[in-house]
Amino acid sequence: MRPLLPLRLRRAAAAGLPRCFGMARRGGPAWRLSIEGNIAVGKSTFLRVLGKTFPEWQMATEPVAKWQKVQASSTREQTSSSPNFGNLLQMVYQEPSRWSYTFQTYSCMSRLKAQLEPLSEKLLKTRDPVQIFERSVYSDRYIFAKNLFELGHLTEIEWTIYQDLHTFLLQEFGDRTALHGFLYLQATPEKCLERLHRRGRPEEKAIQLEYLEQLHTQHENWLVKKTTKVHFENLRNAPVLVLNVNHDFEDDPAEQEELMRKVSSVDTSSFLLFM
Ligand SMILES: Nc1ncnc2c1ncn2[C@@H]1O[C@H](COP(=O)(O)OP(=O)(O)OP(=O)(O)O)[C@@H](O)[C@H]1O
Ligand SMILES: Nc1nc(=O)c2ncn([C@H]3C[C@H](O)[C@@H](CO)O3)c2[nH]1
Repeated sequence: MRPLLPLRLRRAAAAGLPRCFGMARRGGPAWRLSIEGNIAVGKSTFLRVLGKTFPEWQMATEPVAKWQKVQASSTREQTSSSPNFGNLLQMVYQEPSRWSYTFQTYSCMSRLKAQLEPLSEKLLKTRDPVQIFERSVYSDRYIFAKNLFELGHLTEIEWTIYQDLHTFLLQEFGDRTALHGFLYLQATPEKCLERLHRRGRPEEKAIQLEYLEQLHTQHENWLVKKTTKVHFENLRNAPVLVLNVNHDFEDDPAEQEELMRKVSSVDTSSFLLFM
């Protein structure tokens, strides 16, 4: 059964909520959205355009640098010279069966931390606060971990423990990790491979088209066809804005403007149903 809307939100809805981003919503919590999409589809690039268009929004980029240089979490005594335990991103690509479980545990934890970050001072002063995350605890499970399990890189027992942990953490943190919707950047796997080669991240050198095709299918199943079994009530019907980014918008202001127009016209009143 769908949970009832909190009283505060039902009152807001009854009072006639603003329908889109950019229309003032006084004193409410932030809208929380995640940008999803295949490897190298252009999420970071899109995020930069979003940041320029909506400078008041709070953006959380994917913590790739942390995965490339795993360090003990900082304490007051630690300095920048604290030991580096290795490049986990490289390790998972080189030896997926050995490192997938470790990677997914770590990536899930780092995404969880990002989703639990408090609102910045700047955002707290904003009339219509929006938080954007680059990927989420949900893509961690329903895209990457699921795919690695289906490829045989996570064993049955690792997949079971990962899912158990994921469900437990998300249930414990409840609304604090909930998202209102997703922006799905969609492009062909061929286009992603082309961009991946252009970017030239050393760890990704050996990625083949087939892997991007598998991840593309996982995205389509979860966010478009909705055939992926999800385990969180508020996720099941969360709104998804699909943005076709096959076109090279990086140096095309008109295309960027069109994408931003689509984002700013998102009907935020639909989000209230999924809180
Ligand atoms: N729409 C676009 N048009 C042209 N080039 C693009 C576009 N989007 C991204 N690129 C280029 O493609 C490469 C990958 O983009 P980006 O780093 O934004 O991908 P990403 O989705 O954030 O990757 P990852 O999945 O690894 O986090 C970069 O070299 C970027 O300059
Ligand atoms: N195995 C695995 N699980 C994840 O949850 C995950 N999230 C991102 N990535 C890889 C994709 C890019 O190479 C690079 C930056 O997105 O990191 C992941 N790899």
